[in-house]
Amino acid sequence: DIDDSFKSMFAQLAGEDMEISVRELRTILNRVVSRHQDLLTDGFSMESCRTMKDGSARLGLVEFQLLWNKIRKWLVIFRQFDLDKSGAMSSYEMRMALEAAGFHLNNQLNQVLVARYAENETIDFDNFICCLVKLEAMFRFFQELNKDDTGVAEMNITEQDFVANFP
Ligand SMILES: O=C(O)[C@@H](S)Cc1ccc(I)cc1
Ligand SMILES: [Ca+2]
Ligand SMILES: [Ca+2]
Repeated sequence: DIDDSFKSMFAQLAGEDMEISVRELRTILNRVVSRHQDLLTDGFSMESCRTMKDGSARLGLVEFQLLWNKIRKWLVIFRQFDLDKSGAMSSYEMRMALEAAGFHLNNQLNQVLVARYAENETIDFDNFICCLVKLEAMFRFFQELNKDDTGVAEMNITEQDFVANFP
C-alpha cells in the first residue's frame, strides 16, 4: 500500500485533478534531485518528463508511485556503479549499470546508447533515468511483438533502427 507521506506529496503536487502533469512531474523531480548533492544533473527537461509520462495515459497516484519506485531503484544502481563517485556515468560504468538494471545489451547497442545519452563522454543522472525509461519502453514493446514468450526478444533490426524508433 502507498504510505501517507507519499500520498500527501502526490496530492500537493497533483492538485484537484489528482493527476500529475508533465510540468508538475518536472517540478518534483528537479526539487528532489537537487537534494541529492552527489548526483550530477542539468535538470529534468520537459522532453524527458514527457517521455517518462508517455508510459501511462495519465499519471495518477498509482502510476506516479510506480515511476517513483523505478527511479528509486535506478538511483541505487546509479550510485552502485558510479565507481569514481563523479556523480555521472562513464561509458564503462554505464554498461555495468544497464546490466545490473537487467538490460543485457551487446557492445554496439551500448555504444549507441552512450552516444545518444552522453554529454562529453559522461551520462548525468537525468540522462541516465531517461535512458532507462526508454529502454524499458523498448523492451516492453519488443516483448509484445515476441508473443511466443521465449523470454528473449529476437531483435534482428540494426541498432540504429532500434534507437531511431525510440528517439
Ligand atoms: O525520495 C527521495 O529522495 C529518494 S528516496 C528517491 C528519489 C531520488 C531522486 C529522484 I529525481 C526521485 C526519487
Ligand atoms: Ca542531463
Ligand atoms: Ca562516474
